Amino acid sequence: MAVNSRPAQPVMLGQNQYGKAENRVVKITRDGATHHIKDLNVSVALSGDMEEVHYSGSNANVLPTDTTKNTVFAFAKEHGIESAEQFGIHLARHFVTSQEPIRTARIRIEEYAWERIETSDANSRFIGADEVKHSFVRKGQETRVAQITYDGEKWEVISGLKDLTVMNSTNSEFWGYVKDKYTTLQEAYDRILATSVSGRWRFNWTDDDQKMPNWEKSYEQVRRHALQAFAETYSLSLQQTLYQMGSRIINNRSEIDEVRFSLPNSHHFLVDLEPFGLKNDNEVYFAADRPYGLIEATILRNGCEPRIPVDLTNL
Ligand SMILES: O=c1[nH]c(=O)c2[nH]c(=O)[nH]c2[nH]1
Repeated sequence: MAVNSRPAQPVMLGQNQYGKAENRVVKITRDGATHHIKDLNVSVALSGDMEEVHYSGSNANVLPTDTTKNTVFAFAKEHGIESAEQFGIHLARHFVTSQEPIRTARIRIEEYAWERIETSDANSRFIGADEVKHSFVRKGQETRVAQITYDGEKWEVISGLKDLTVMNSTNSEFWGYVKDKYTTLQEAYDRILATSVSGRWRFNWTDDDQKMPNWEKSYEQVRRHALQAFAETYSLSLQQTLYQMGSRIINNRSEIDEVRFSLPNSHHFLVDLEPFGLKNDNEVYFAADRPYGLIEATILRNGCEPRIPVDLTNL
């Protein structure tokens, strides 16, 4: 299509900027068995001599937003991510000094903090440490929920949590699955396993004459068992990890008869850095927010009835 000339109108272009917003870059640094995570949401906004692209559609001064995205991921490998500030400085300097028409680069970064999951006593004896070196829980409190139902005779108490975000930077595989003509997924022998845990558990306390559980202690212990099972399971699928989390709760908490988990599989894709002459040795990932796998199941004490609704979003 023809490039139009500047319109002869009493109109002019005001402030403008462009770039790729919300690049979700996850960098794993592997120091032997001890892994470190940097998890950033990086937004690039560039401005400068950009009148022509608006007036005539000439892209001669336009560094594609796609390139700004690639630069974020390539810089995670080339320069590492020491801090959000340092990373942003590298990027901003690069855009302004490497492209004549770009006068200003604004890099906005959100950083998500992670802390290590403490191990269970049995496992810490086994690995000789009180933390799993590749298992993390995102900082910031999850939301605790509870539903209490009473019909004048019987009680039903269901407790739970949502938005408890966890990640294993190794010890997760996924292979041996069914393949049909639509299957493109590559088998994975060392992948990131990340999820935002939503769980509910039902107490077997049903009447006033029965000893009431210590609700606070119970919550802390269920949370701990779920986290430790996540950290300590060598996972062949998120389904298997889910079952381990639920069964550990049932096995350790006699006050609970039923657990249901809804676990989104938050996919982390290795970024192809080959086009930039860089090798991605399981270090730089793109954290996709959707679509996500959604793995859900109930784990029951033998002989107990399932009562927790299948759809946890309504609970
Ligand atoms: O742990 C997983 N379970 C699946 O059922 C599945 N399906 C898929 O594409 N990736 C995964 N990962």
